[in-house]
Amino acid sequence: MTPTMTTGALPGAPVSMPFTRDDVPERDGLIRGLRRDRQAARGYLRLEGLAKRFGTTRVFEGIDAEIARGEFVTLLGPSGCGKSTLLRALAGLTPLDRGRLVVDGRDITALPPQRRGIGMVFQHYALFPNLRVEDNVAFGLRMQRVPREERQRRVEEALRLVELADQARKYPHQLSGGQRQRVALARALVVEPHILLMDEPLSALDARIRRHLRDQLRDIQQSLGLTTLFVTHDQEEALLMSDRILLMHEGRILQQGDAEALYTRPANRHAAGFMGHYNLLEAERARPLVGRPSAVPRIALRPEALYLVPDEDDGPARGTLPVRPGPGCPGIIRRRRLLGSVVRYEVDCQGMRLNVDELNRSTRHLLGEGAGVTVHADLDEVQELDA
Ligand SMILES: Nc1ncnc2c1ncn2[C@@H]1O[C@H](COP(=O)(O)OP(=O)(O)OP(=O)(O)O)[C@@H](O)[C@H]1O
Repeated sequence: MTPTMTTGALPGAPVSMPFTRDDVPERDGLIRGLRRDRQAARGYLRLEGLAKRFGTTRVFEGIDAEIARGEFVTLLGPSGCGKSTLLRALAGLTPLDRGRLVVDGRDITALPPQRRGIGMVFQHYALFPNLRVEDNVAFGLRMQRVPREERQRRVEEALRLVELADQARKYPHQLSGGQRQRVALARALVVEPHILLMDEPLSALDARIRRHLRDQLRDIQQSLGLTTLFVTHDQEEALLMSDRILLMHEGRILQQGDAEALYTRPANRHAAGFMGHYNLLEAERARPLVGRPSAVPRIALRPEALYLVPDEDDGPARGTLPVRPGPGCPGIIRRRRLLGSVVRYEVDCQGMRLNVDELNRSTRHLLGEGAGVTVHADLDEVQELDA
């Protein structure tokens, strides 16, 4: 048997790219072969000094990262920061200007896409409309002339994995968006890639399906122990799914770390501006809130690290102040937004416009627009940011 990979290449034009056993390390069967030692070395996939320009436009530069075998890593960043181009370069669909790509100690920079052992899933499924689900999934195996019986067995296994075994005879137009994306995933997995790349695979789906598929994707990835690089501009998706996040900004990696590090310890104001709804404040102006001068020009405070004490508080207790509260800054509520379980208040506070999040525990607790409050910061949560 010769393993292959299928990449959807460009949306609407799926291609299959056979690779040979000589090109990639050994494997043995879809699930067993993909289940990897979670403790394996960090540098299973190494990105070394990657750079890319289109004409005079720098897309990315100085990209260095190491990804462990079995790790789920997300490239997160705003539109246009270079995520998709970087992913396509890893797949071999876009040439790099500089840098080296290493998989399991082996330089793959010069290998054509079909010899990299990389599978790819795109935002727009890129299925063949005239082929049944099972034939879409079988396409890559057919290209590498996998015998019929084995092909059938592997297609069934891949479809079972994405819970579409009962839809095998349907055509793509008879499926929902979420089901189509699961076909695309089965098609990428059936050829047993060493690395799975996914470019915004959930963003074309509606919110409910997106949440469901998000969990399912993560379960499958974990059950296979499949090294995965996932692209999104949705921070919630990144925080929920990833072992580690690479935060990109204007073609560079701004910060890398797990969800907690990215969310609670942003490296600079760009990172704070992209993660959560941080209050980014000039340190001097924020003195009434934090009660001390700062050595750096800016501070960042998460909305949930601010506490409100209403001027007229005759309701039930609103919860306790943090262990180390700031001195308290008088303010007025200008806006109140219900975000489901959370209430976000916008508070005018001595020239600052602060976002303050409270848990929506009881409607009796809700404060009205125009109410006077004192805002206390949790001093243990103040992030000082360099310029
Ligand atoms: N083929 C191309 N030719 C010229 N410029 C390109 C090409 N592809 C991408 N770019 C430019 O490279 C930059 C990065 O694009 P890329 O699609 O990688 O960003 P992204 O972070 O994935 O954004 P999005 O989330 O909107 O897809 C953009 O400025 C884009 O206009």
